Amino acid sequence: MAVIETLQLSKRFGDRTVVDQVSLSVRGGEIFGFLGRNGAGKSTFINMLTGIIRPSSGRIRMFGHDVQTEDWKRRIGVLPDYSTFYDSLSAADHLRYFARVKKVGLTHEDCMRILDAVELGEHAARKAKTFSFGMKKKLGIAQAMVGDPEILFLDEPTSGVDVESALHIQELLLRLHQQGKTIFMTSHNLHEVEKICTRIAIMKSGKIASEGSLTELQAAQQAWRQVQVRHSAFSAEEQAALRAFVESLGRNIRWGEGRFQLQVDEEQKVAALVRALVQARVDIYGVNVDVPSLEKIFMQEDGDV
Ligand SMILES: Nc1ncnc2c1ncn2[C@@H]1O[C@H](COP(=O)(O)OP(=O)(O)OP(=O)(O)O)[C@@H](O)[C@H]1O
Repeated sequence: MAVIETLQLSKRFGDRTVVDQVSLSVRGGEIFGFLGRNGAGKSTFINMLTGIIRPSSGRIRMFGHDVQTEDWKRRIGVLPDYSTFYDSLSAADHLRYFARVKKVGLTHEDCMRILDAVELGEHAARKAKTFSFGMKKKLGIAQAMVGDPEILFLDEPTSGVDVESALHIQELLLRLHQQGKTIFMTSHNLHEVEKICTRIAIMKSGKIASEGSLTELQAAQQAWRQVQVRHSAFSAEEQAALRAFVESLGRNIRWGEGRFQLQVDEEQKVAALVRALVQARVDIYGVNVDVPSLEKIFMQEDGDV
């Protein structure tokens, strides 16, 4: 079921359209990666979804209801593109204060569990003004988790944190996903998105340029895949037929001793190739298929604005 839906959602600043009639649907339990180059409109889109700014036109439905008619804010958690903290409050004070503003309960145990989840447990009593940028980012994620929300909107949850902490945050997001939470996140770290996101949308100049699972995006790109096969010798009687079959499947074929490589334009051809080799009783020692990376898809989709 779709827990987030936008219909023709637009935002204009003056005469500039920054989000342009975006219709998007996110199912419950997804980790949805929202990509796009700087200025594409990602934060503006998230800020509309989370009620930080008002849309110029279009509709937002969350949990199956128009956001105007449903008190949805208690059911979501938000890490905005920039968070502000109060110098005089400790990390734990921030969560308690935030729980009061959000009108949700927060026991001491809840507070410590959340801070531990973002590796700030031992800094619970420290004032946020003494925190590094990365620690503040983690505190922002902790705030988003207050009230155990069903959807987390996270604007660049790992930017500016060290490599180890980024891995830790990714593991946290995967754990929340396993608990059934929906996560809508932006990131410029394509490797991270490839690793944890179940679905991806690429925004370009305020519109969705492409959307789908990584496999769907790869398939849609129809890039030629480089296939390398290592195998036992072909029998004399099979040799000509096998070579002819391989040559009918793809292009740029290179034959070597016990190995060959070619480029195919769809995955089914890799399956057909393996079937033919198995039927000809050829032992396959290795098949390597290079599929287009998210980076390649992103560069292709994003292109020049
Ligand atoms: N309040 C505002 N008034 C005028 N223009 C704005 C405002 N907020 C954002 N913009 C413009 O809207 C465009 C999209 O900005 P947005 O922050 O949504 O991009 P983004 O995709 O999140 O970029 P980044 O990856 O750098 O965070 C930018 O050109 C930005 O300058």
